[in-house]
Amino acid sequence: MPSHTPQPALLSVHGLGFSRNDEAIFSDLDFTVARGEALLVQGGNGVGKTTLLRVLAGLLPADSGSLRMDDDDLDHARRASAFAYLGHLPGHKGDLTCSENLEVACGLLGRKRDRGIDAALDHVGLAGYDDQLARHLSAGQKKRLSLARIWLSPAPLWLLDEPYANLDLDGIELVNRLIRTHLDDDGAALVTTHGAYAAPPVRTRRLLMERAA
Ligand SMILES: Nc1ncnc2c1ncn2[C@@H]1O[C@H](COP(=O)(O)OP(=O)(O)OP(=O)(O)O)[C@@H](O)[C@H]1O
Repeated sequence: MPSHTPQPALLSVHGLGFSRNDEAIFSDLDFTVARGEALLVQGGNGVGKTTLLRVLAGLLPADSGSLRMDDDDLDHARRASAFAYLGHLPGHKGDLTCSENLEVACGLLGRKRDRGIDAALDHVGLAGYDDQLARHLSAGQKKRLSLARIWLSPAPLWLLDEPYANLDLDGIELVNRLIRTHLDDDGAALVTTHGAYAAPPVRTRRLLMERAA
């Protein structure tokens, strides 16, 4: 275990619960994530990892619980600037080019200082694809375009749902590099994984989810 100075939590989650059709997907979930740290959200198929990230991102309403960021209440309005969410679906407009998609995302969500769209495409291995329509990208290239959006985001906490899916070995190393740089830059990440394959080689803790009783 590497030694490190404990940091105050970037995100504190207390008593979080979510149900569907009166059936609990998870309940009474407590955890924290500190700056410079990745929390690996693990568990088998269907335990609620994606649901948890969608609740945190504000895409689904929690039944109960509270979220605090840097010890302040995290209301709905603040979430858009607090979290950068990478879901299973790429979330691009297929009829826009790669550059246009990133411009729209930056227009909506802001852009990290000193980062530009060409540099983002270059960073994720999509240099030269700026004028390519998003719908003409391969599955792995779509994931890379989503990663470019995350890299451009000014949000301190990345919510990454199965970020390694559809990526080749170079892409897996890219995800690890992006996470490592983000953590070095005082950011944090929640990363869902089945635990069967890649995990970022950074300071990590685990949140093991199990099917609600
Ligand atoms: N839109 C939906 N409507 C109804 N039930 C859903 C919906 N989405 C997910 N579920 C159910 O909620 C539960 C949690 O799903 P979730 O996608 O969060 O699991 P997961 O841990 O991410 O799974 P996986 O590892 O397979 O991606 C599952 O039982 C799933 O069937």
